[in-house]
Amino acid sequence: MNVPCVRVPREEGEATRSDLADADLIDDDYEIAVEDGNLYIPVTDAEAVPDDLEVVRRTADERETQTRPADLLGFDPSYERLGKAVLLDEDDPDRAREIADAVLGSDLPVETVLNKASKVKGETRVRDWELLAGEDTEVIHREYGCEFALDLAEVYFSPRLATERHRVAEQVAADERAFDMFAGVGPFVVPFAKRGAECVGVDINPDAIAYLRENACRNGVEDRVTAICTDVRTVVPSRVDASEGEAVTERDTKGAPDYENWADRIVMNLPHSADEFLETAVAIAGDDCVLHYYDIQHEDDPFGPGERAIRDAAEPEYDVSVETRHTVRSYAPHELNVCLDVRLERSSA
Ligand SMILES: C[S@@+](CC[C@H](N)C(=O)[O-])C[C@H]1O[C@@H](n2cnc3c(N)ncnc32)[C@H](O)[C@@H]1O
Repeated sequence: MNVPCVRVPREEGEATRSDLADADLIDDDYEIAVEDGNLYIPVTDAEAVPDDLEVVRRTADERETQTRPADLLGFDPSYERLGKAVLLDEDDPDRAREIADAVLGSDLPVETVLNKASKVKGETRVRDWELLAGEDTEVIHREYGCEFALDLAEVYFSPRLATERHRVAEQVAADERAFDMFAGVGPFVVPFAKRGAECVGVDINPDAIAYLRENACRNGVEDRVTAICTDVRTVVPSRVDASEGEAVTERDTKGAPDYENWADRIVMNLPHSADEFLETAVAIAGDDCVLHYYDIQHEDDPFGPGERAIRDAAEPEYDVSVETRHTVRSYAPHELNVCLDVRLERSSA
């Protein structure tokens, strides 16, 4: 049959497949095919495919009938896939159990089923999980040609940000110095390092830093990655007292490396409170630095508060120019998760 297919380079295949699956656009009646380094993903509605993806018409093989969870349940359950885990967000324990049983009885290649048992919380943004099937909460996840091990019960991770991380990674050049202030298990740091950048990833969660080191090794970039477990406000010891007060002066900064004026690129993925860390970001920024600032704001003015906070922290030391105002996804009713890509150039005045 001649059907519309999204064509993507093979290394982008899994992330694109997952985005299309989230949008319910994959045509399960046909096989996904690989040819000449590209993946061809059959879609149900070519018009609904995002503009940045290429759609071609192509002969596709009909799929052998596979049993999906929906076939066993009689309704289409909502879930995310992460490696060989299925992640549910069900309040009703009976319904969660029913879906878990259907997932395990289906033809999905799944070993673990987890149900969200709390919101993300605290400084480390980790949530509680109920283990409905499987041995533990550790998974191996692949996105855009990188492989990540992580334990969902110990670290923050969201597969939904894969496309956004790739958007940023594509801007990274081989000779740059990139600093991720809230690095988690390395989903920005590892692809940046794969492009040849020298990277520093900081996180306050020791488990995240252990996984970041492991993931750097898994992806063969350990020589270009420095992973530091600390409150990121301590990485510029010369500025600590002046900028951040008690929270940090209590912590031991003796002998710590000093990253003042170090970075060509900084990632700040701590929406809700990134503004509290802008003085540190400005201290880390080199003379010409791009800042990727993540924020969650009301849809009426999603970019204004972040831009004002960045200007307050960086001007007049730096000339500030916003290069991109980008909506990552909707976060809650009337709230958006956004990213500002901002260039900071040390002012000559
Ligand atoms: C939203 S997660 C982002 C993780 C990663 N960048 C990602 O995209 O998966 C924020 C991370 O910031 C870390 N964090 C929170 N406060 C911090 C601080 N003061 N210094 C360093 N890391 C911190 C948390 O432990 C968490 O891993």
